Amino acid sequence: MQHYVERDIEKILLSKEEIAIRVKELGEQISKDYEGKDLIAVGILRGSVVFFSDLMREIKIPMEIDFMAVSSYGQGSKSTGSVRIKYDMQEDIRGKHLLIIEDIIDSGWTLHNLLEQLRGRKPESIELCCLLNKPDRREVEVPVKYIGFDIPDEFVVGYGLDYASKYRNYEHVGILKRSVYE
Ligand SMILES: O=P(O)(O)OC[C@H]1O[C@H](OP(=O)(O)OP(=O)(O)O)[C@H](O)[C@@H]1O
Ligand SMILES: Nc1nc2[nH]cnc2c(=O)[nH]1
Repeated sequence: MQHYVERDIEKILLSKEEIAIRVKELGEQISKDYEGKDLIAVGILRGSVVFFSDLMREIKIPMEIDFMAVSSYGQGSKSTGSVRIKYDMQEDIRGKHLLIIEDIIDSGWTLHNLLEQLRGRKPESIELCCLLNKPDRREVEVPVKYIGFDIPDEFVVGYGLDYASKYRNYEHVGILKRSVYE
């Protein structure tokens, strides 16, 4: 039988109220940094959608938005792979200031490989913005300019992040009960 997502959550790691405060701060910082510049924010589907929709409304300068969907080759050992673009952005980014929006950075391989590809499209600049960062999991350095929260090496869901394609709609960021996996 279906039930409410709260029942599967062991612990709230970041409440929606804490997230909202931090997202507002990030929006203010980005607005200052890009004032007078031609900004395009590109969200990486699907995990970033909730963060993206909140963050874009905290950015107070005129800007464009677009989306991409990517997947890393070789789960588990992504180091040899590159990213496959499953859905590409529609806008031309040549000469624009590109800000990539992600939900989480884990090993770093997805963004490392994506950055390499996007540099070839000759944007004026590229910066990265992620809601969650797991520094303990990093396998490759990625230059992330805007980070919402550094979090421990726990598997989290909610606010866009999934487990088995579900729980993206949970309003906080939480840790799942073990019984859900077993
Ligand atoms: O730093 P990495 O180890 O490369 O991992 C981070 C990537 O993994 C997640 O995407 P996922 O493939 O789960 O897709 P989703 O956004 O559709 O959930 C996340 O959104 C990043 O894109
Ligand atoms: N949903 C989810 N995806 C991830 N990808 C890397 N780490 C995580 C995590 O903690 N949760």
